[in-house]
Amino acid sequence: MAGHLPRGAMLVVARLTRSWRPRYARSPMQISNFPVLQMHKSQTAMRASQKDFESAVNQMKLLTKDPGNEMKLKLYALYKQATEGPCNMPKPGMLDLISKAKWDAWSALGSLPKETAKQNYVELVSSLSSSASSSQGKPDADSKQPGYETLVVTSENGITKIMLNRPTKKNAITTQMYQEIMLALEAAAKDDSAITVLTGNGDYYCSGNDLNNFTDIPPGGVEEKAKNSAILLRDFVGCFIDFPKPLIAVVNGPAVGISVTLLGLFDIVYASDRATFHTPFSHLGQSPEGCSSYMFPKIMGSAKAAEMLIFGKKLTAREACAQGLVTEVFPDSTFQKEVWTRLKAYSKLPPNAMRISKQLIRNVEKEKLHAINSEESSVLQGRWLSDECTNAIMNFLSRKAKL
Ligand SMILES: CCCCC/C=C/CC(=O)SCCNC(=O)CCNC(=O)[C@H](O)C(C)(C)COP(=O)(O)OP(=O)(O)OC[C@H]1O[C@@H](n2cnc3c(N)ncnc32)[C@H](O)[C@@H]1OP(=O)(O)O
Repeated sequence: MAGHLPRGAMLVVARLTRSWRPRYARSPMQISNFPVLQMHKSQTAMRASQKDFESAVNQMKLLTKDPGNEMKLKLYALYKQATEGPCNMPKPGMLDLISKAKWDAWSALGSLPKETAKQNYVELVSSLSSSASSSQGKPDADSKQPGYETLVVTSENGITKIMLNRPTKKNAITTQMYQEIMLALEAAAKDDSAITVLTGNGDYYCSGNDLNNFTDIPPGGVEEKAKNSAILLRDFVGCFIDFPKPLIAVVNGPAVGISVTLLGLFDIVYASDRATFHTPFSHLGQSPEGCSSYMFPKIMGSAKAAEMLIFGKKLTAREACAQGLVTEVFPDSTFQKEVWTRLKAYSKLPPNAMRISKQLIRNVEKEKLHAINSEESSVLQGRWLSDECTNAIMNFLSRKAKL
């Protein structure tokens, strides 16, 4: 919660709990009686109908374990988005902290379509039921994997899904999140799943590096910070270079910075037609990473790559598809359903054959990619110490500049 909500909201969300008393004191948890809540996450994504939505809403009323304030705010926001569409309320005053926390959560969903909000709501309730039944000691193949604070990681039907889970911050990647993604990839590389998927929760896929990462300066000063960040970046991108199984990006909304550059290292990129692709490195006084200085010219030709990486041209999903960065674009209204139906079919292909084919393709230039990654990280280390970069980040943090 601490990193996800304004401080004022943190102080008062506890008050939300009062009007949301858990019923565990009154009756035992009956989640297992509700089939919709036992469905696997991808199944719910594919099938979320009005009936599923209503069942999930009813189930929330019976939930006996308090899911926590952050989860309640997420559920509130998705419910409002699903039933009323984008936030249409005037922003509450600063002192009305509870209403402000709720307003923030709802408005953070931006223009997320009602249908997607409905599906996400059903998925979220489903994930609550998974962890609830696990905590009751029941076997649960669909359980959310524990130990992640910034991600939701699930494994089912041969698919490990890693979902970036800071929707109120547009899934900006914090230092902790870089670490957790590396851990999740490491685990996914070894688990039983055939394919691995990276996606985002909320209206954004990811807004790139969390610019607040640069404000946490260690005793060794900014030079040490830049050095540590370059090591973290190199290790992080290295995990994508080395990932041994088919890796698929499900780009549910706009993507910025490192979340775009990394796409060149994925095997498939499916995008909603709401997604955009933006690498504003020059605007930020920075330079490309994620092996994009090599992969983007290779994928789209040097002129188109330069337009993105040097001049920060933002592409629509269809433009990114025409240039080969995106595999296929889907209408946002059917995005989740179509993509997960496709992925479920792919996940049934012989896993060893898929893994071997992927490695044949990747091994040709793995060494080269590692060398490019090291070079890009080292160049960025210098950039982070430049006035151009410092000023751009200060401008964002003092809210003078946005993309
Ligand atoms: C180990 C280090 C490795 C480093 C690797 C380097 C990578 C390079 C990059 O990734 S460069 C890209 C960096 N990203 C950005 O510059 C994006 C900055 N964000 C924005 O411009 C906007 O927030 C937006 C266009 C993404 C969305 O605008 P919108 O108006 O729709 O929403 P808000 O601005 O109100 O955003 C909601 C809250 O989310 C916070 N936030 C969004 N993105 C980031 C971010 N990248 N870093 C930090 N915080 C971010 C935003 O500040 C709002 O928070 P608030 O509600 O507390 O105000």
